[in-house]
Amino acid sequence: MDETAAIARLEACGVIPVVVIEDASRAIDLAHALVAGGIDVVEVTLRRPAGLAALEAIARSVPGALPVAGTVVTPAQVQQVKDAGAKAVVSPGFSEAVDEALKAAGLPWLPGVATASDCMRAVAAGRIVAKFFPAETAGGPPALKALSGPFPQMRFCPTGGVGLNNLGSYLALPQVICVGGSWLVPADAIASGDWARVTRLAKEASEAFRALRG
Ligand SMILES: O=C(O)C(=O)C[C@H](O)[C@H](O)COP(=O)(O)O
Repeated sequence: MDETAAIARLEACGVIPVVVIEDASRAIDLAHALVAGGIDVVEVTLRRPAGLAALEAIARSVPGALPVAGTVVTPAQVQQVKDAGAKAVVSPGFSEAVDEALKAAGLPWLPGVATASDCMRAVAAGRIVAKFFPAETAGGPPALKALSGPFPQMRFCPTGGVGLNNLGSYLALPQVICVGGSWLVPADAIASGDWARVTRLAKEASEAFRALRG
């Protein structure tokens, strides 16, 4: 999948669930629960050892969900997530080494940016779609608007402190293509297999997105 197609999937999904998973055997049910609620992109973070196997399980067994690798912070992880079947990669920050590894791997990438210096490095590398992280503590929508002054070509996925209560203030900005967050995939719901709750949260989020963006 090329960069344009991957970005289009993120943009159409609108709300990207950021998954932190302790047990990879839960991954397939989790992805099905999200898809049932209208969320068909799943960002699985590498924060926990089970992350890679969870990503692989979704890539292999849930064709309706776009598998995205999150928390990719080293070049070595790039090949691992590619082998696991990731179709796109998200990082909390920007690094030239990770950028180069992703270009070599041919995978779309949303680097994390929070400052004008981060944006300068991202744009210099040809990366104009970025995760704005940590969105709320980095200044929220006013900070994003300010960054768009010098970087009007950039598009953002604000993540970090985003929830149902404030996603509208981000999605009101034209430079925002989607938002991300962990609220759709609570750790206790994953641990207890409460898939109905995950589907309900996904549905609530996708309906909120569609009400704002059509
Ligand atoms: O793990 C990563 O790669 C990150 O960059 C951080 C996560 O995307 C955010 O921590 C999610 O934020 P919350 O929705 O506020 O929980």
